[in-house]
Amino acid sequence: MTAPQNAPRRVHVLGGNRIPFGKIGGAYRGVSNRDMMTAALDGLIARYSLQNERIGEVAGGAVLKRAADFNLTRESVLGTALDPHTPAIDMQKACATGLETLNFVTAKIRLGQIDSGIAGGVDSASDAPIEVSDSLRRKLHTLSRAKTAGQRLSLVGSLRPSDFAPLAPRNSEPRTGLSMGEHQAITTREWGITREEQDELAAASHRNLAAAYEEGFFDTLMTGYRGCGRDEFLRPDTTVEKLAGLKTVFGKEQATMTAGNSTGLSDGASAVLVGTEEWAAARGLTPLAEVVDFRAAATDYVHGDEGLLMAPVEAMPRLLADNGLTIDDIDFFEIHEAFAGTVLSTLKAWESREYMVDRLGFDDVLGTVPREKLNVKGSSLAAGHPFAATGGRIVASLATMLRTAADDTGRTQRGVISVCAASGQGVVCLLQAEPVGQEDK
Ligand SMILES: CC(=O)SCCNC(=O)CCNC(=O)[C@H](O)C(C)(C)COP(=O)(O)OP(=O)(O)OC[C@H]1O[C@@H](n2cnc3c(N)ncnc32)[C@H](O)[C@@H]1OP(=O)(O)O
Repeated sequence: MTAPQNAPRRVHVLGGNRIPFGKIGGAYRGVSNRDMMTAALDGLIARYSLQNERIGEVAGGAVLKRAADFNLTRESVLGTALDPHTPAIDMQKACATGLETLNFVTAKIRLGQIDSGIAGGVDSASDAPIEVSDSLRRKLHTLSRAKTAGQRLSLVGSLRPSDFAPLAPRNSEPRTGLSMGEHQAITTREWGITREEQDELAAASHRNLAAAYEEGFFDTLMTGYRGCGRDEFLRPDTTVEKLAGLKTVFGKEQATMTAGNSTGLSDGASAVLVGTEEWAAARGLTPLAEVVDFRAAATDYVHGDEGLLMAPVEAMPRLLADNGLTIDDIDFFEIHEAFAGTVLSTLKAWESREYMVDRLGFDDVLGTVPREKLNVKGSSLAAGHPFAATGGRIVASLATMLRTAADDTGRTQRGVISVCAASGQGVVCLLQAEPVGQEDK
């Protein structure tokens, strides 16, 4: 069946590629965002023979970006074998950047503005920009506009040692002064999440990611880079017992969060290829999964007691209801593991009548996410979390899982992605795969 003219077009994930995620100060120490993004794109181009291809738009971005990288994505594209006429855009929505870039290119394809797109993101904790003091910046701006040698000399003479104190990067919320981890510690305590529950989730993440590597799951999703062939945070020998021995890092009262059940500061990049079925067919590509829909939400973590990282709690039921689905229709749940406590608080909130009905105003609870459907190939606790690159990692993995499961079972498979983000934001997404040959039945 062909879509009526001017009807929104269907958009499919056709493939993805990422470089293994690195630890801060690890394999990608000294490597720029641009080089990592170019590497992720290079791998995608090589795998899907996109050399000289004029892609409709490449949307990318980084949360931590140097001022000189104002056109980071376009600069990365120019470093690849794509047709240099390929346009690109930088976007930023904290940890949800990689999902919003997908939303952006999907919307353009759906409206008929373009036929193909690449969505992705990159971040480097190792190369995070370090700012200078306000006083030094003002003096340097004035210096750059000085017209005479006298003016220049007088400005240089006004410089004081205190002007040179650098401002160290810190991921604290401007409105509360608390870091993501400190915010999550409050939410974790409020939802009564135990240390054991968090450590069990973290151990499962490492177990699942290690098994995914073992079975070759990443063979079509990853290209090694700078001598790194596997996510540096992955520790296949992680056990609940080992995690129980780690000291707590966030929160003072009843602290339960550790380096083992929190994501580590990471470096990495990812890219996802999307397009219409016709564009894919013309290049001999088989769609992995359809990009069905997105929703975004935000919490009032400033004035109220809503958790900073709890926005997906509200976004997910809206996404499902608007698409005529319930939690029972979902085969795979990908919930970004900002912290183990984030996932566990989210799962508890979806089961809580008090939260879903009394507070958020839904008719009913969302329900229980079966653990065997949750983050089955591991997630950010084991893989690492280079902020803007995480969305692309999840989308490509989920689309691959959906394709395999649809073909294995002969049934439609659906998966949802939930990504929380700084400043109380959250984005969720629905992907769906039909068994090959049954898309239009
Ligand atoms: C929307 C969002 O996504 S919000 C999330 C945004 N992300 C963040 O805020 C990042 C949060 N994370 C951090 O700030 C840091 O990673 C921290 C504070 C949690 C930990 O930092 P560090 O202490 O430098 O971590 P480090 O890697 O050294 O680990 C500490 C110890 O735990 C151990 N450890 C960590 N993971 C494991 C594991 N899986 N198994 C066993 N031991 C482990 C390390 O070996 C290390 O042990 P050592 O001290 O004996 O060497």
